[in-house]
Order: sequence, then C-alpha cells, then structure tokens
Amino acid sequence: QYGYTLPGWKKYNLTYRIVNYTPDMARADVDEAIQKGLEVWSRVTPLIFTKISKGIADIMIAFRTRVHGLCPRYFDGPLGVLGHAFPPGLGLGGDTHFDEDENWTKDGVGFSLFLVAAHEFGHSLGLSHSSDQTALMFPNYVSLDPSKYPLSQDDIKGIQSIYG
Ligand SMILES: O=C1CC=C(NS(=O)(=O)c2ccc(-c3ccccc3)cc2)CC1=O
Ligand SMILES: [Ca+2]
Ligand SMILES: [Zn+2]
Repeated sequence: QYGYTLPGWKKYNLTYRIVNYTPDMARADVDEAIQKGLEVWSRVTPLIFTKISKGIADIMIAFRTRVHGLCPRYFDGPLGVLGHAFPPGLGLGGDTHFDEDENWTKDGVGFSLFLVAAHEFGHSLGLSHSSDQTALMFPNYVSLDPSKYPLSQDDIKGIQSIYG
C-alpha cells in the first residue's frame, strides 16, 4: 500500500457517447471502429463500456476541427495531430476528439479510425505515451494491420497497473 496507482477512473463501468459522425465513413463503421477501439482495452481489464445516445457520458467522442467549443486544445488542419483525449476525470476528463480535417477510414486510404481511437482511449483511461515502438501508446502513428492484436506487453502492463 506504499505504492501509488496512476490517476485512473474510480469505477469500472464507463459510458461513452458518439456526439457526431465523420462524413468520411458509414455511421455503422464509425460505431464499429469506436467499439473495437474500446474493446482493445476492456479485453485486458475489468472495464465495461456502455454506449449511450444522449446526455453526458464519461467518454464524450466527437469529430472537430481547429478551435472547437470549450476544448482547451485545438486541431491543426489535415495531417499533424489526428486526435486528442483527456485523462480520467469529470467534465472534459476522458473525452476524445478526432480531427475532422483528416481522412478517416475503416480499411482504405487515410487514417484508421480504429487504430487512432484505440490509442486515444489509452489516454482516456489514464495512460501516457510509451517509448516502446511496438506499443499502441507509442507517440507516432504506425499503420499497424488493424486485424493484428494492437496491444503490446508494454500497453498491457501499463493499463493493468491502473486497473489491475
Ligand atoms: O496526446 C496526443 C498528442 C499527439 C498525438 N498525435 S497524433 O494525433 O498524430 C497520433 C499519434 C499516434 C497515434 C497512434 C500511435 C500508435 C498506434 C496507433 C495510433 C495516434 C494519434 C496523439 C495524442 O494522443
Ligand atoms: Ca490534423
Ligand atoms: Zn479537443
């Protein structure tokens, strides 16, 4: 008990809401990419994610550009930063924004929404960047084959140190 746990959610049952959709992809494909991005983490923790369609969820997901709403961070147009997410907490905590100026894709040209979402949700759950270049939490986008299990041992060690 002398150790400390990283700031994570104090509960295992988290809600998420997709506030708006990118025109780049079919709605069903966005729903699936987000759901799979969350499943990457729920598979290795006791976390349970429940999708809600109105009201305030723990993890509010939105596609935004440039300066947007009350968000203290802004986007930079095409390329560069693809998304950002806030660490666990009230209000903005856990919220995840994707840069609508990117070309989002399921399996074609552009950035894989599933991969970027899985990375950003790592932040929403309390993880920071990893120096392990095979890690999902590595700071640079690597177009992994999404069908491959994107979590590295480093990611699993990190998330289980918060939600063991
Ligand atoms: O906190 C930050 C600040 C900058 C970021 N850069 S990004 O949006 O271009 C980004 C970089 C890497 C990824 C990624 C890394 C490994 C696997 C899949 C995606 C996703 C988004 C991502 C991020 O989460
Ligand atoms: Ca951008
Ligand atoms: Zn934002």
